Amino acid sequence: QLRTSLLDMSAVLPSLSRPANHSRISYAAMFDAGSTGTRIHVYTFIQSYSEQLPVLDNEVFHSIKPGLSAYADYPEAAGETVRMLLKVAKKSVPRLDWKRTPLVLRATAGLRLLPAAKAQALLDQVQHVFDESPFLVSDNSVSIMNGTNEGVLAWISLNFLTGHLKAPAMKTVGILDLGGGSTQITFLPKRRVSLFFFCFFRFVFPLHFCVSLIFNWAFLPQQTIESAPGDDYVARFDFLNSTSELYTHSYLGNGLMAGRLATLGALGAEGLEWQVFKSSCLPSTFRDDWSFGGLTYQVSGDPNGQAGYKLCYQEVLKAVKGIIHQPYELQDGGVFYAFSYYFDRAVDAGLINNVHGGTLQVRGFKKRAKEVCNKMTKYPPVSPFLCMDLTYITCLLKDGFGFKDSAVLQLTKKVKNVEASWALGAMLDHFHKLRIH
Ligand SMILES: Nc1ccn([C@@H]2O[C@H](COP(=O)(O)OP(=O)(O)O)[C@@H](O)[C@H]2O)c(=O)n1
Repeated sequence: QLRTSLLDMSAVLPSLSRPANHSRISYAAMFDAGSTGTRIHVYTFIQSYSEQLPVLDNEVFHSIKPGLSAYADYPEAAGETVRMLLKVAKKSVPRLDWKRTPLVLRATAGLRLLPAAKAQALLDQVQHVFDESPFLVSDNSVSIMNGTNEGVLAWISLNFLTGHLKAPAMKTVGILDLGGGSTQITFLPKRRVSLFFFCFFRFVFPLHFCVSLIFNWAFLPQQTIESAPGDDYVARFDFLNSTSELYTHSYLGNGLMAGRLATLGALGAEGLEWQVFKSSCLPSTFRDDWSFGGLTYQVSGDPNGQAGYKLCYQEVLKAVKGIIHQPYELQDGGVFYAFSYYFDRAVDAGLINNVHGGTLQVRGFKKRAKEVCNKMTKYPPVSPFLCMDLTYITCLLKDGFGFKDSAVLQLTKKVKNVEASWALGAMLDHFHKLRIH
């Protein structure tokens, strides 16, 4: 069983208070109210008496589709989803521990995209279900999380789970999260100290190598942060009595499902009863209803038979170009963990194993997108949207973030049996106040 020590987080987290009754085991339940589904993560922590910080022992995970926003006009039904997931918490946590086990729900893009009053009605309903439950519910238990926190907390989760937060000067991994409504990129810009270290050993390295490193040392880190388009591309959080600075941004409307809508020209469109949204990214004979965020759209391929990768790329580019900022530095050779829809679609396309994931170059997505799109008429893909989705992912990575074809992504669903998601980071933040700002 997993024993990921929260001691690893001692470098990051100020301190972890002991459970009130000094019991050895404690539990916490985090609900992820996403645009395409609602999920529960029930964490079991073990308090070691010799150490101040506990150990993450286990995660129980369960998910339900669709997301809360699908019930925008029926908040009681949204409450029912949460009530069903609470059964998982009741099964996973011993009855005696219920009243000291915190429940937290954080909503992401689905609720951010709804009119405020509708989103609030859904949150009120969740709060009501929480209040009725036998668990510990505090004042800030139910809320919409902002995009910056979503990116930073996923970065904290993944770096914690991969053991990259042990020492302040350690290498870290970047994260790419592709949700239904939004997408996040987060990484720690290069540190001057490591480059300086190389130049310190100048006698080992050729002069031009050192000169280029000094140049990087002088300019790169500031460039990434300073050339960021706004304050909402940089976030800081406190650890080890110092503040870490991350490049992070959440693009609302650029998740995979919102990207489909933008590609189809259906984002914010009216007349959904009579309009048919066409795309050369769909098989030309395809026509169906498709729902996202509580609305249903009629979608079809191009009846004139116009289909294929090139045409499709031009369509998806409209959803990306001029919207996605290319960070100055993408951790040359640095590792990026890509999860959620990056993982799901790579599995659907037969690019990776559905349990273990694996590494994939950006050109791997491109190659498969071309194959799927160009063979669409003869061999209908497993999902009619596979061509559009793979092309969107390729476009987002290349023309969006500016990754090279040769960039390698670590496609991940779970790390050490724990979901690759912002949820663990959000639980740690709930307990330890990482002061993300
Ligand atoms: N713990 C989780 C959470 C989301 N996901 C995947 O993330 C994708 C959609 O994320 P989402 O519904 O939270 O979308 P946003 O609200 O973040 O835009 C789907 O492919 C989910 O299956 C996952 O694999 N594991």
